[in-house]
Amino acid sequence: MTGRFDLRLLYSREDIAAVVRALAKRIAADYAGKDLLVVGVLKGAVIFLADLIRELTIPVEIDFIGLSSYGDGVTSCGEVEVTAFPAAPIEGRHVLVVEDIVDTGLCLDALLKFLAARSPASVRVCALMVKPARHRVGVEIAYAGFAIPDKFVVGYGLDFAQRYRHLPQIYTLEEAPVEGQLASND
Ligand SMILES: O=P(O)(O)OC[C@H]1O[C@H](OP(=O)(O)OP(=O)(O)O)[C@H](O)[C@@H]1O
Ligand code: HPA
Ligand SMILES: [Mg+2]
Repeated sequence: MTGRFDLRLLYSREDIAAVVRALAKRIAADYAGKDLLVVGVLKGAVIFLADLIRELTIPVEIDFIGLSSYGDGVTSCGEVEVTAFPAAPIEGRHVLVVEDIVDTGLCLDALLKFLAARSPASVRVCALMVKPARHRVGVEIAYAGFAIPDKFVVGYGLDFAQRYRHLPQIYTLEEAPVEGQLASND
């Protein structure tokens, strides 16, 4: 990335709301009558989780785990750090992991290992976005929202160097043309 970039709208509020509603409907049907612990991955998944649980028609407990691998960049450093541990007991519970995005899959892979070591009754993943072209490890995502192209996205919880999380819509981060450089079709 050069120093300058533009934001281009990828998903509007309406697009997001429709996908969140559809995911919630499937989750509520699958977990009806079960004790469900929803674990959101900090910080990016906070906005998605807040919207998702309000569309669920079943009671759930929520908790969070802090994971970080991107720092201020657009590529995963490959080393996943646990920055905050969930307080809720995991053993014997049905756990639904809520992620904003599965990119390389490295964060999720580490998280699934963390959870498996705590003997849950079951673990499934709900991700608002997946980037299939960039997956480096195989992870099963039971509830996937948008399959997106290989672009860095921001907004609706997702950041670039901690910026843009507050935006209500989702944008791709596009490199701005360098001043004085002609576009290729000029
Ligand atoms: O599939 P991966 O390549 O592992 O990337 C996905 C993870 O990266 C982002 O977290 P980040 O490390 O940026 O932390 P943040 O949520 O606090 O921004 C995102 O929120 C996912 O948790
Ligand atoms: O495209 C992305 N945007 C923001 N954070 C991310 N973490 C992994 N991929 C992304
Ligand atoms: Mg981030």
